[in-house]
Amino acid sequence: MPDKRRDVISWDEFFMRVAIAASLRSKDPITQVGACIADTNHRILSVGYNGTPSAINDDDFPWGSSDDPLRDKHSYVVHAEANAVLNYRGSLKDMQGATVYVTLFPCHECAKLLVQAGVGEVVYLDDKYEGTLDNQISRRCLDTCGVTYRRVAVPA
Ligand SMILES: Nc1nc(=O)n([C@H]2C[C@H](O)[C@@H](COP(=O)(O)O)O2)cc1CO
Ligand SMILES: [Zn+2]
Repeated sequence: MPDKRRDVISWDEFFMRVAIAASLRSKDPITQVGACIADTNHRILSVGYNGTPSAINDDDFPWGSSDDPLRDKHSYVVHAEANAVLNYRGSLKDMQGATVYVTLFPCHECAKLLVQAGVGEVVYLDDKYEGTLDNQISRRCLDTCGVTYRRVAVPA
């Protein structure tokens, strides 16, 4: 009788790999972000990636950065975490205490959104904006509202 496999990937690695897979759908030429929300029973509730509203035709929006807000991608892109929350078709009650796996640390707008959705934990891969004002506001929001966060690495 063969013994069971023991070297399976962890839940952290599994959900982060789902988030990474979602990021591969992003049309952003510079920064592709993916998010996966898992509930306290290790069930995936939703996934999302950064994209323009509705995504019917994402050629209608700019994909570059510009000093002109009308021509700047940041004015239009819906962040991966926001899309993951919005893509969920069930009751937000299911999101209480859930964990968001995201490939980039949430901005302060997403931090507020995640708090309001009832998320309990953020697990992230990269934090390229660490130390910026936005990042500090985001951390303050999560800290004050009792949402924990931790960084994980995923083997190549
Ligand atoms: N956590 C995040 N989730 C996201 O979906 N994004 C998106 C918004 C933009 O499409 C892109 C960041 O723009 P930039 O770093 O290339 O200029 O990533 C950005 C962050 C950063 O906080
Ligand atoms: Zn955001």
